[in-house]
Amino acid sequence: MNFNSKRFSLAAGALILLAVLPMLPVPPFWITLLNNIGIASLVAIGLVLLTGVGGLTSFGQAAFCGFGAYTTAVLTTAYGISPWLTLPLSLAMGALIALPLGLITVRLSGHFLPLGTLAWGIAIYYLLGQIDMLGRHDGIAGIPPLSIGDHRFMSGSSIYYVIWTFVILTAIAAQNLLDSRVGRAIRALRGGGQAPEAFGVNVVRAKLTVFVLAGVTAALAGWLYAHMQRAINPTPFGINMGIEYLLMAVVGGAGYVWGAIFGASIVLVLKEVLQRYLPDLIGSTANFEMIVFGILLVLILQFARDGLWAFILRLFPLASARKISADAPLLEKRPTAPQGSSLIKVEKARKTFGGLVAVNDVSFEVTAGQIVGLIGPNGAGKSTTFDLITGMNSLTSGTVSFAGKQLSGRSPRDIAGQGIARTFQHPKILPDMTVLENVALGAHQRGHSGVAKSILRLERGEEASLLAEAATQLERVGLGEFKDRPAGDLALGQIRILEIARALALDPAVLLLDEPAAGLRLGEKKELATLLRKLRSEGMSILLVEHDMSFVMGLVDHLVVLDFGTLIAEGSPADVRKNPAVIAAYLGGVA
Ligand SMILES: Nc1ncnc2c1ncn2[C@@H]1O[C@H](COP(=O)(O)OP(=O)(O)OP(=O)(O)O)[C@@H](O)[C@H]1O
Repeated sequence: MNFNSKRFSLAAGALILLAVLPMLPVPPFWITLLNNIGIASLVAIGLVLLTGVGGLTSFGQAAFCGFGAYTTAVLTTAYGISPWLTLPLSLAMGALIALPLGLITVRLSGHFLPLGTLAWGIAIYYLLGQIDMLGRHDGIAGIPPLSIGDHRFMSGSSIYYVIWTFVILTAIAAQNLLDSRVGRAIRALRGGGQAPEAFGVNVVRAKLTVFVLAGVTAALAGWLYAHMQRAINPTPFGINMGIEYLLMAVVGGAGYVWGAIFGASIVLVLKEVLQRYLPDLIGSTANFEMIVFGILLVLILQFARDGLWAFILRLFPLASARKISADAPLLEKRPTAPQGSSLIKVEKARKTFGGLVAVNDVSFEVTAGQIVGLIGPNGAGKSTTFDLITGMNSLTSGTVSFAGKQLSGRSPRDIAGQGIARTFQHPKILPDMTVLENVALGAHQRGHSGVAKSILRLERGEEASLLAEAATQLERVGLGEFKDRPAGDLALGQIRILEIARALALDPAVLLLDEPAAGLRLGEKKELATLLRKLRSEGMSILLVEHDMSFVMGLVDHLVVLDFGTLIAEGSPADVRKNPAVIAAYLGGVA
């Protein structure tokens, strides 16, 4: 385990307290509250994955509790099916509804996504209240309690153990998931945009995965709620509860699984206290706790964005570094292209934006073992050409091929899979993840384990290989000593190198570097040039866009010069330096 001893003793203490609590002379009211906290924690854990980690805000999770609760309520009361048999069915119902809803919702961007979840959160609540079979607004009563043999979990203190067993198992499962290849892909969603696709992550699939998982944990909460209350109606599955669940995840710390339990505890205890004392204090029985919650949410977003769990973690910092297994099996490598063979071939590539011709029938080639520089003044079309090669932009006409295979029309993820890895002009790292994890993300496509294996920790062998590969690439670029640091701690020069290591983790045939020297100091530029030469000597082919002429001239084998979208010269740096068109257009006094 990754815990240091302080954290371990804290966790063990909390677990023992949780286990003995119902045996102590605690008022039943507190046990009921703890049961409610447990059930809410399950929804909040799903929201931590969805919102905190994946960056997809949902107000509609209470509706999924409703699907879980109503599924078991109908099946147990109308058809007499055992609650244990309805458990997988309730979870499947959560997944089944999350899938199409997710397919529509996760494609929404910006504020449309939370608005979308708000819309279905409200719609589903009203729908539940209109269906005769579900008892309309009166709901369904007479739901049987859970039982094992002759023992029926009727009392609050007996179902307490069932609820908290599920909570702890779900939290461990979520933690396992986050600490895996699939978890890294989900965490990469926060980076936003197409960047994760460029290092091989299927963004839509990662979003759907986390959406379905959040739906399933909420359905589990609903199933437990139905058998605890033994009567349900639509009220607890409405939008008010949806907002409250989101508040729990945010208060606890949207990115922390155990923070979900902490957040659920704080919100529900506070709600209880407010409901009890607020009416006496202000002389009215209206729902003023919602106002207090609103203020609390604003304060937390303002002053403690990482939530309150982050404060607790700071009191018990982790000391351990990530262990890299020396005997982890090596990942499969792609065969190296023969020196001098054609890799990237751009033929009559054209890109227009309205009336503007950004890339004007440009043709050039990158052959194996070369460093090719793509240069030109501002607005010459360099980045657009880069995007045409990597699939970030589509060609208006012309073709791009890689080792004889057409790339036109393929997705950035597919193109990465062919062996073309890229870095970005504005680095796209995940600052909260360690340097090692950022690099391991680059090896995403070289692993295959899915959600189930990750949750059950059956992918440890593959994970060890992925991390060992990331560590090897970090050593290769000279960042080995930083592997356990948060990537956000690195200086710009190191971040650019980190992006190169992440690209190398894909085991690429060609590296595409977008202005790798931009913003670097002279010493850093020299180190970068040394690294790129070393990579070339190891057989790596590189295409780079660069502004810094002295950096490019001393480094590349071949130069391609663009001006106003048109190729005006190409050849060796010495030839290009003498070319009058280039001198006029770009190099000027530098040449
Ligand atoms: N998405 C877009 N929509 C409209 N015009 C665009 C778009 N992307 C680029 N352009 C235009 O295409 C031309 C080429 O831009 P591009 O970014 O490829 O040039 P560049 O050589 O990379 O410049 P820089 O060195 O400043 O990054 C510019 O005139 C730019 O304004």
